[in-house]
Parts: sequence; structure tokens; C-alpha cells
Amino acid sequence: MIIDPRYVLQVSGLHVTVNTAQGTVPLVQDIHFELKPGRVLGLVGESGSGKTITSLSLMQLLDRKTTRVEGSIRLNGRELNGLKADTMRSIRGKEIAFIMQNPMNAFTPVIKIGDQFIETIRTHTSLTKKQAFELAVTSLEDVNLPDPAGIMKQYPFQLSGGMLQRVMIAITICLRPSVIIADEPTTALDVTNQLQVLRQLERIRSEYGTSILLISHDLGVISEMADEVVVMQHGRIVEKADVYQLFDHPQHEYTKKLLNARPALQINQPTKEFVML
Ligand SMILES: Nc1ncnc2c1ncn2[C@@H]1O[C@H](COP(=O)(O)OP(=O)(O)OP(=O)(O)O)[C@@H](O)[C@H]1O
Repeated sequence: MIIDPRYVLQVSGLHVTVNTAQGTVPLVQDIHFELKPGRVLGLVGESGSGKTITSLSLMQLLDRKTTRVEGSIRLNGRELNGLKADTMRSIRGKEIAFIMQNPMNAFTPVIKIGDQFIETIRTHTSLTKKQAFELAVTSLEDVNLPDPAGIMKQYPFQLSGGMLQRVMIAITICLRPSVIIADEPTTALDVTNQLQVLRQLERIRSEYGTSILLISHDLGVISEMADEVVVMQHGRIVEKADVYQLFDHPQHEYTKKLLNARPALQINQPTKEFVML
């Protein structure tokens, strides 16, 4: 495979299979896409089309005992597929980060937010505890959370889902990864919190040049945020296009069906409020 410096992430020939009692089952097949610096690539498709499996395989987070990942995943030219778990741990968070749908799953319930935040920073940097605390507080301010020092002393369950999602974004951005994979980052949130989270992602992209792989079933969010879009069905990519091209001139029948199925209200509402904020 030729390494192209125009891309931060190059995924090529990605196949994922899982071992089941019935034998080996393919989950995603023949996935190819690229992510350019400072751009947002939207990944859409109905439930079960393979979006989460794709993102977990990029992060090398699938169970290595039961699943097999083939193909190439190059992050800034470096092959991630097959890296040792330890090496991958040092890359995850620092160079490629994951924002998941349910932020509660990202935190250990019995450890205070501040301790988890500081530990993540110190795992990837040589900062002292005090410096890491200061960086964490600045990062929480950055995502417009009130009373960051107070939040540092709280346990995850003491925060709302929207606040926790923004804490996760704060942790993600303070390490300035070159790629963020956001898997349905707003699905579990109410409209106000959805808009806050989308604004933060947009700010990270424009201020730090972070590339974002945005997985969403919400085509309103995708049309607002993405530069390019990949459409998945039954574990395969059926269409890949510039966002305007995809929405104005969808080529594949499945894409046309997805676009026709979107509720008119949902696509207009967030767009309007998003622009106003
Ligand atoms: N461990 C597993 N064993 C068998 N099948 C699996 C396993 N993990 C996932 N699958 C199947 O792989 C397919 C893709 O799942 P995936 O979670 O990637 O879909 P998705 O597009 O992210 O859906 P959603 O939008 O609902 O999150 C699904 O049919 C799912 O049932």
C-alpha cells in the first residue's frame, strides 16, 4: 500500500470476522476510506450495518480471541493492525481517540472524575500531578462546563449524561489526538446537549485541525458536520461521496432509501439551532 501524506488515516481492505458456534462469520468486508487532516468523514447506515465494528477495529478494541481483523489501518503512515496491545494503549487517547455513545461506559464509577482525568493525562505525558490538574481544569473550561474544580471532585454518576459527554470530550481534546472517532456522540443526549457537543467537535476540528470520523444515524447531524460521507449496508460500503453530492445526487438505491426515510422535522430543527448558537 502506498502511504499518502495527504491522509491522516488510511483504511484499506479491512475485513472483520467473528468466530461463532456456527463457524466464522464476516462482520465487515472490503472497507476502504481515507481521512484528511482537519476534515470530518461521516459514517452512516442502518442499525447493524457495521459502523461500530468498523470503529472498534480501527481502535484495535475488538476481542482478539474471538474476532479477526484483516487489512490495513494506517494512522499518520503507521500500521495499527496487529500492533501489540501495549503499543496500542500508548497510541489510543494520544493519537487516536474514541468518543462513545454512552459516556458512562467510559468512566470507572467508583473513581472521581478528577482522578480519572489526571491519570489519563499522566499516562500520555510527563506532566506532574499539579500540572495535569491545571490542564484538566483548563480543558473542562474549554468545553464550557461550569465549576471545573468542583467537577473534578465528583463521581461520574453525579453528572448528567450531557455533562459527562463533555467531560469525555475535554479529556479527548487535551491530548490533541490527530484523529477522533465519535460513535453516535449525541444519540443519548437531549437537543440542547446535542448542540453543545456538536459545537465542541466543530471547534476541535477548526482550532486544532483534528480529523473526525463521525458515526451517526442522524442525517441532519451528518449534513451539518461532515465533509464527506461513507454509507454502509450489511457490513460493506455501498457509497462514498462528498456531502453535497451525496445529499443532492445519491447514487446507490440504499442511500436514496436512507435519505427518503429521514424525518423532515429532525433534519431542519438541529440545523437551525446549530447555526444560531
Ligand atoms: N460478537 C459478535 N458476534 C456475532 N455478531 C456480532 C458480534 N458483534 C457484532 N455482531 C454483528 O455485527 C453486525 C454489525 O454490528 P455493528 O454494531 O457494527 O452495527 P452498527 O452499524 O454500529 O449498528 P448500530 O447503529 O445499531 O450501533 C450486527 O449484525 C451485529 O449483530
